[in-house]
Amino acid sequence: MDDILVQARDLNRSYRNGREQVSVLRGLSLELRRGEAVAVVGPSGSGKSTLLNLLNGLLPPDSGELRVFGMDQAQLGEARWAELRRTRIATLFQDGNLIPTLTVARNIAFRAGLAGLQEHAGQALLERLDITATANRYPDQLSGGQRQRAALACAFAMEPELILADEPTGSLDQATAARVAPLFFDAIRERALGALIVTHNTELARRCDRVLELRQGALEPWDSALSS
Ligand SMILES: Nc1ncnc2c1ncn2[C@@H]1O[C@H](COP(=O)(O)OP(=O)(O)OP(=O)(O)O)[C@@H](O)[C@H]1O
Repeated sequence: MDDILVQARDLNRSYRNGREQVSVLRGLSLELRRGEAVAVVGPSGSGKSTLLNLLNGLLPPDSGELRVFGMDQAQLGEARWAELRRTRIATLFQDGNLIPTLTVARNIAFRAGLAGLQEHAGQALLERLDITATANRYPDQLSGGQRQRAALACAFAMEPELILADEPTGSLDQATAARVAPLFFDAIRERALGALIVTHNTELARRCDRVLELRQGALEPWDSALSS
């Protein structure tokens, strides 16, 4: 089995804003392996969400080479990307991405079902994340922190190989974040997942194997001395 989950070389991506062309990613390169957690830091507007959306196939690069699970993105059609997002790539957005008309338990079962899993560890995940009491509640009946933990449970229930997370502990208070973060990293290590975690939380970033900074459209090793 190939160890490299993501291989990006010289990726470029820009947006057209009216008559202006805004160049966001400029020659970005990245390699992410199984069992590795990589944090990406960078100021607002530096292109972190754009990068996540390139890696889960929601946006195509303008140029450059991107391989996910060894497959060239240029050869992957919409349907294949959708299948990867259902079965192998979990994306955790800041706002949780739970289905509002399903309870937490049903959200988890639904996500596991989409991934083709008959059985899932939903109840155990709820216990580990300390949100068993929310199982029969709808997303709008949860606090921001509970919603974020429920979204994490959904992501793990689909047993992905790659997790792309945008501030996975952003809605949690410090104490809860400190409790949830180890669960996140345990799951990554136990299951040898690859994780790319966009975060402003330096504690979370420091727990990762590597921290990269998105600066002027490319990733560079993060110099924490400059940021503290
Ligand atoms: N659909 C779009 N059309 C035009 N410009 C866009 C679009 N999406 C993003 N941009 C611009 O691209 C740049 C990068 O945006 P992106 O959302 O990737 O940054 P970010 O680092 O995730 O920011 P934040 O930390 O604030 O979420 C910004 O200048 C943004 O205004």
